[in-house]
Amino acid sequence: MKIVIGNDHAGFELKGAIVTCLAGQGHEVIDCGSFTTESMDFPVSVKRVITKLRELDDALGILVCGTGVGMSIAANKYDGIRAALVHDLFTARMTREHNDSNVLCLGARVISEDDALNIVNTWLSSSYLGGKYDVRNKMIRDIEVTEQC
Ligand SMILES: O=P(O)(O)OC[C@H]1O[C@@H](O)[C@H](O)[C@@H]1O
Repeated sequence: MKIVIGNDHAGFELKGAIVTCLAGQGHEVIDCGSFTTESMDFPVSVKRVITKLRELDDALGILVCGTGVGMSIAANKYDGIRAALVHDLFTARMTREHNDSNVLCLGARVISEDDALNIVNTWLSSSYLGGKYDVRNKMIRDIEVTEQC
């Protein structure tokens, strides 16, 4: 699967571990993040990841900063992006099955590398269930369309 990943300075190390893990599993990982621990503004990485996601078919995104909060807020401003901030395995599965999330946000200063890798693997191996969740997701989509500013 194609995975577009991005990070800021706080997410640099964890991003590297995720890239290594996913590449080792045979995924095509496109790294649009920053490549140093030098302080940078995470919305820049978010924009690069979303731009690349829009060029690709069937790709998923992963964003890593200190808490994952800022990146999830920024990513959800983009049309068609359903970004989920996840720090546990249950939510990792639910947000794919129920919300059809297409971007995973992680906080490198919140969870361990092991936990993050387990979350990434759970998220990637879970699938959207559709059905009644389509109704709810369409309601969210309607907000995006009608509240556009
Ligand atoms: O290292 P500094 O710039 O203090 O904090 C940046 C981090 O704090 C939060 O806003 C974000 O998670 C970002 O990654």
